[in-house]
Amino acid sequence: MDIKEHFKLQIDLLETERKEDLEQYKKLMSDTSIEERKKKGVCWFPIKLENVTYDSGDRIVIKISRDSATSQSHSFSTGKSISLFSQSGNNHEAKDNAKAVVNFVKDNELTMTLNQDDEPEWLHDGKLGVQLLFDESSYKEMDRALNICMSSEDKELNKMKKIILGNESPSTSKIYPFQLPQLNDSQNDALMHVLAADQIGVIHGPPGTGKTTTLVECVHQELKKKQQILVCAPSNAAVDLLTEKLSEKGINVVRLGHPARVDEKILNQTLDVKIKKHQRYKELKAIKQQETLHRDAARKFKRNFGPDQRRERKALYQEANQLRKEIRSLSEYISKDVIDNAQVISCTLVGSTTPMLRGRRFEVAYIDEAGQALEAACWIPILKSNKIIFAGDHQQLPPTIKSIQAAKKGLEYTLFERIIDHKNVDKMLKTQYRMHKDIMAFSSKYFYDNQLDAFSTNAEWKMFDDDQPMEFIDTAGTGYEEKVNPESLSTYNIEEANLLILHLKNYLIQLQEAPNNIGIITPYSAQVKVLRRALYQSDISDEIKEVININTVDSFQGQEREIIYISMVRSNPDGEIGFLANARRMNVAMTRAQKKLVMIGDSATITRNKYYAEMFDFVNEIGAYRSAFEFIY
Ligand SMILES: Nc1ncnc2c1ncn2[C@@H]1O[C@H](COP(=O)(O)OP(=O)(O)OP(=O)(O)O)[C@@H](O)[C@H]1O
Repeated sequence: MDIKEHFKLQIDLLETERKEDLEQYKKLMSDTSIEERKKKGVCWFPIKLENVTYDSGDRIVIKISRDSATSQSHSFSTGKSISLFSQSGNNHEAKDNAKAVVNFVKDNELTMTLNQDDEPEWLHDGKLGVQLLFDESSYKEMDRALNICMSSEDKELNKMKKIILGNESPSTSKIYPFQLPQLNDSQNDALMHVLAADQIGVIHGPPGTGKTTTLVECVHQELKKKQQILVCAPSNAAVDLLTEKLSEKGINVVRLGHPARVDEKILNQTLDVKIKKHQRYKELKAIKQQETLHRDAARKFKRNFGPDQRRERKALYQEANQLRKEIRSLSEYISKDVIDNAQVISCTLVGSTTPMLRGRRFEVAYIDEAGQALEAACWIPILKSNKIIFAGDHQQLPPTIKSIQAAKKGLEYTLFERIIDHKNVDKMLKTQYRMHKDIMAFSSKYFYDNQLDAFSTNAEWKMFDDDQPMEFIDTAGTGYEEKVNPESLSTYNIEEANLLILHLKNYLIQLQEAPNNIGIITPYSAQVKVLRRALYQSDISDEIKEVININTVDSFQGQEREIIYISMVRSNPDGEIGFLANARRMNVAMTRAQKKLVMIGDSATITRNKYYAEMFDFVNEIGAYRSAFEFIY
């Protein structure tokens, strides 16, 4: 492979993606009224200012809330860039706005950190709102990393590029082999592979095979020889999970960036909280108090005042600004000290560009959920590290890509998959701890070369003795037809949804104990709504309704439920299955189930696709086929 050409193509594909992403954002935002933006979930207005505080890094933290009665679903989430705006008096949104990053969103409350040092003057004037911004900075950072890779002549980096892109084989060092009793054979194998690797290693973790468990043990063992390890993942949620597991193992982890979980466990690992526990924090606090006194005194001046007061106010502000400089320098010292002493630094891939890690080099970095990471984002931590361990599964969800054109030209092909395709560094975990063996079997056959085994505890577990752990309910011939929502262009199938709820109701009657949790998964957002309505209108008890989640596949990644229903929706004479054709998505959906999996779909429509045709044969082989007619007449 021509390495320069490779990076050139990556830069082009990323730019195509950025443009498409921006285009879709503009469509969502421009020429739309606030009311329309609210409906689309990209704006909250009006909002109430709950409080304004400073975090330990002296950044302004603002908590707002919106009226729960008007709350609609929205796209605000941790780490997203937003704009806080005011529409009071003569102000207008375009002028009076401040950029911020979302810290947490919980129900109808949102906490954000402002990107500017001073409180906006209009902050207390009312008529406030927040709206989503386009995330240009991630693209910039990814583009920067690709450009460095393309043009750098650094020897070490050139070697790494050749190995990762398949032009050169990686090397390994001899290690004294050992087994950890808490790991199974394939997990121990993966551990040895990681410890022996000089440049790259791969932990391939099919669903429920203990990828996180293995990764944590690998980090723990590597820390016996290495001082500091960088652990990254594409999403905040994945970084938080790892942070939690690593710290449970007694490892000193510092989580950089915006933690997604409000959980104490993870908050204690954040840089902010670690700073508060630092020995020089008291000193920092004292300067902060002084600064607040000056600032408060300056703020006490009324709106109309003369030149003397103006001067006095200015002096107070200057003093406060001087103190804030001291705060900043002491904060920087404390942050650096906390980071220097951490065994593991955890952050998102793009988050590893933080100035706090500038100039820092790691002996080893881990990239978890690498099957979902854009190649460009992976190069960011690679540029900081001598050795890289990728963990993930390229047979589950791919990265989210907006431009179909860029995806087709290769943006969807992840580094993880590319390395696995070299076939010389892949270690796959093979014992799964989640599913009944029948639920696992098709996934194992189709995606993992029949190599998965179910662990003894879960291999035979069922909701009740005579239950059939997997069922496929075929709606072929029933006349149930898919429909398209003209606004969202999403597909739905009302009769299929009703049949699903009917089946669930009958199934619940057979259970002796109420299930702990149930998931209903469908690839289409319009069908999510239809199913929610059907469940709401059904006479299933409120207690059971409480433990049922209905959503699209993506929101179930990494999760599990005792019972999973899948509504496949597509039913048309042309065998059009659109989105459903993505077998990796269906693999994720089917492997969320622990004890019971019920799939409902139209075999006549879906089996024109190879994946579903094979699944259909499998369903027949294990006696899991049922016709919808058994339930409706
Ligand atoms: N060697 C082991 N022995 C017993 N239980 C294990 C072992 N490894 C993992 N498990 C259990 O299997 C379950 C799944 O483990 P883990 O969360 O590490 O899996 P994962 O592969 O990261 O899952 P996912 O499919 O969500 O990616 C957990 O309950 C874990 O305790």
